[in-house]
Amino acid sequence: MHHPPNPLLLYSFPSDDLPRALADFVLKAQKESIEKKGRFTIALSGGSLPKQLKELINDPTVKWDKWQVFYADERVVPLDHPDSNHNLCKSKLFQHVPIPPANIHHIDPVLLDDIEELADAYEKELIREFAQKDSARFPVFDLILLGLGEDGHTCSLFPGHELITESDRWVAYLEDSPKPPPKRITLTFPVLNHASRIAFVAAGAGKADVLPLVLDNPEERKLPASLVKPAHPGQLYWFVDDAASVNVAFSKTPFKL
Ligand SMILES: O=C(O)[C@H](O)[C@@H](O)[C@H](O)[C@H](O)COP(=O)(O)O
Repeated sequence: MHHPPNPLLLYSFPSDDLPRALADFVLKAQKESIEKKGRFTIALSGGSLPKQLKELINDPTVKWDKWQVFYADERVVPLDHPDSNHNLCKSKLFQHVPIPPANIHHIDPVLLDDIEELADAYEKELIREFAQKDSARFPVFDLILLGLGEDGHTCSLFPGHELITESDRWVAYLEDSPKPPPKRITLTFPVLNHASRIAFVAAGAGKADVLPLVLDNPEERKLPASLVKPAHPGQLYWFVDDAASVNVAFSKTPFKL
């Protein structure tokens, strides 16, 4: 059956307004997921993303006990290391809210010296959460929040890297990340593209050159961020600030949830 391509939903805000809009979007996804399935599965990226989630702190409509949180990618470092995405999400968000610790799925710190086993263990953790509940070959996240690298990478999926073509694994590892630190694990494209919703979050002038390249003529350029295309009925959203979208030529969608 032919499905029409998803419309591009790109929302651009003054940078101070981005966190509130993002929070409203996450809350809408949360509500729909809990109504449907009684839980909310979300994958978070690192970098500048966690601080954009600050409006969720003190928001009484967040049902933290229904959240199951995974990391879209993670640096293979101790959990309290400054490079750890878990550590970052904890300091920017989780330590300020009443989320049960068991609902936050982080890498197993005992396996730091064996990256292959660590990636396997994280995949098994995902399987435990999803396999019984969804019959699909790949997990179906309710929401994945992604960052955008200036070179067009997303998660730890980098331009020209062999992991771009990974079609079997849910969680893959790399030891040669061009962005430090070199050792990382990452969700793979099949997992990303099975999600119900994906939102890229990109802020700042540093994203202004790459954003039109990712949005425009994506097949030809093969930037990893362009390869994020959730299968129908999944939907892709862009939450960007006005500095990041300054070079985006086409008209931006008015924000309406
Ligand atoms: O662990 C990581 O490094 C990230 O998950 C990575 O994919 C990030 O999202 C982008 O590099 C954008 O990073 P910034 O938002 O900090 O620019």
